[in-house]
Amino acid sequence: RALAELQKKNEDLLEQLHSQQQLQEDLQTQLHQSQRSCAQLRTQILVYEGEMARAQGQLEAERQNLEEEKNRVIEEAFVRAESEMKAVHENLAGVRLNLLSLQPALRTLTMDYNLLKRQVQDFPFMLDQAISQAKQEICQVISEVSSTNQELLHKYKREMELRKKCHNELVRLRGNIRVFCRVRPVSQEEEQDCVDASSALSFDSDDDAVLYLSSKGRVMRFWLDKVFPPPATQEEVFQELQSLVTSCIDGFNVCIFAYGQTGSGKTYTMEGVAHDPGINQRALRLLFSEVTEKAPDWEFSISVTVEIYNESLREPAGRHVSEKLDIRLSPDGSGRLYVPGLTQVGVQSPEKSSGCFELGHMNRATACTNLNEHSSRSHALLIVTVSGYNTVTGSRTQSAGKLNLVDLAGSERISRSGAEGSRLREAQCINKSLSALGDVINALRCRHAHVPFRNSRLTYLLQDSLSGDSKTLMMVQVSPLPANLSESISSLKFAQRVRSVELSSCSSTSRRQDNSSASSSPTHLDSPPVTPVPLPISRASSAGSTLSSTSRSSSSRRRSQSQL
Ligand SMILES: Nc1ncnc2c1ncn2[C@@H]1O[C@H](COP(=O)(O)OP(=O)(O)OP(=O)(O)O)[C@@H](O)[C@H]1O
Repeated sequence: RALAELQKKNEDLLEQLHSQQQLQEDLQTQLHQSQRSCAQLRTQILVYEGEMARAQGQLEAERQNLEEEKNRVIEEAFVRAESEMKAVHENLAGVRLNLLSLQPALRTLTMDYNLLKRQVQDFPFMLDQAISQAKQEICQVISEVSSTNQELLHKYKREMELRKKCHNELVRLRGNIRVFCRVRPVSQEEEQDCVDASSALSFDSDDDAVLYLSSKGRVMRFWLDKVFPPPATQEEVFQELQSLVTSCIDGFNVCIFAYGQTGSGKTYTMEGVAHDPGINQRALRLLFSEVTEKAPDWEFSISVTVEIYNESLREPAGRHVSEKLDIRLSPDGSGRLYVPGLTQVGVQSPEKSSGCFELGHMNRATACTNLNEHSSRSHALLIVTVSGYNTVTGSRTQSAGKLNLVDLAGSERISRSGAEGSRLREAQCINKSLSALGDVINALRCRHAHVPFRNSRLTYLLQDSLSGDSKTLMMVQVSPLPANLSESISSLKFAQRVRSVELSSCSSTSRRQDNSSASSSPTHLDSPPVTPVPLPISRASSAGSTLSSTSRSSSSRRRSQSQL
């Protein structure tokens, strides 16, 4: 046991020795590792030390460079500072020199300043003196200007009167009623239908107031105030009558009416077409431009179209087209006629009036007759009133000028128009008012004491423009076709009779008589015409006899015109 125990102890010791050996080996391995690490560290330290030495060398070189740079910059700055210092010294010397030279200028300025100061102190007094002197001079000039102004105003008024007188005299010499004739061109369709369409009419190249008509081998000569051949433009036509239009600015009553058979071009002349307007629009434009140009303070108003249809008045621009309108004497005692209830539409520019034209045109009663596809079966009236106030003279036009622009219905015989039934009645009414117009013209021409203005609404409404100082222009429209020759002859004969009428005080007397009775019985208009003379006017007066009388009056008129 003891041996076993010893053996056991020996084994334990051996085991311990073994483990001690194992441990020693481990420690040795660790030692080796540590030694290796140490060797590595030492190598690194050596590397670092080498790098440190290299960096130190670089730093040293850098420091030396910087030191050299610093010294160089300091030297440069020193040199620059020295040169700048030198320049400053030079400047200073210059400034000192300037200062020395400025001192006398400063002394002068101080003296000037003192002088100005004294002047400023004296200025209010001098200003007062100058103002009072200027006031005196201005007052003197104003009084001189105002006396010159008065004189000019006086002269201006006199000139205005003179101009008006001259204009009236001119119109009087030309005749208060002037008659123009316009021959419309042959249309393409008519040219195809009729080869020698225009051969029935001819013109005098030396005299624009003569028209020749050849019928059945006979040549008839008609004298008028002006004849427009087919090529005449709307502008040319308007140029001839624009002085008449402008005279309504002076307060005159002017009437321009187109007369002639259906399809002879009345509507074309008065209304025109969209791209080439007729007298109506051109007259409005002219009035607007005249009024605007002459004085901006002219007040003007433009009334609506009135249509006479079947001898009743209608207002195409109004809403109640079917409503009948009456004609009354104006209650202001001016002797003017007016239509109660008729809307006076104030128009500020010609463009604004175009709507009125269109409405009136649309409402105008037209229907197809045998003669003209777009025949108008009513008379169309456009009434324009212009009243002016002159701020320079403070005067107002004595009365508002009235311009009646009338497109009469066709004047052909009823039998030719092929009208039946209601159309026939309409045609009869149209003829009634046209025949009443013929009566009025006849009475004026023969200077009858009584002029039957009230025989139709048309003549009643035109009464203002067909009497007294009024100016009337009849545009007789003629068709160039041989088929319409007899109607053309009738129209031209009527035109010649109209041309021989003179609107005089006699007729204005009769107008006054007519008006006075009208005021007592305004309903008289509804009675039938007293002497319904159907148009065209009787052929009793031959073309030859008319020729001699009119040519005489025409030549004497021309002499008077040239004298004027
Ligand atoms: N000077 C002209 N130049 C060109 N065409 C014209 C001229 N005159 C008339 N016309 C043409 O002739 C035709 C008939 O003219 P317009 O309707 O004016 O006749 P009107 O006399 O007014 O007829 P109505 O009495 O039936 O109304 C229209 O087509 C119109 O354009």
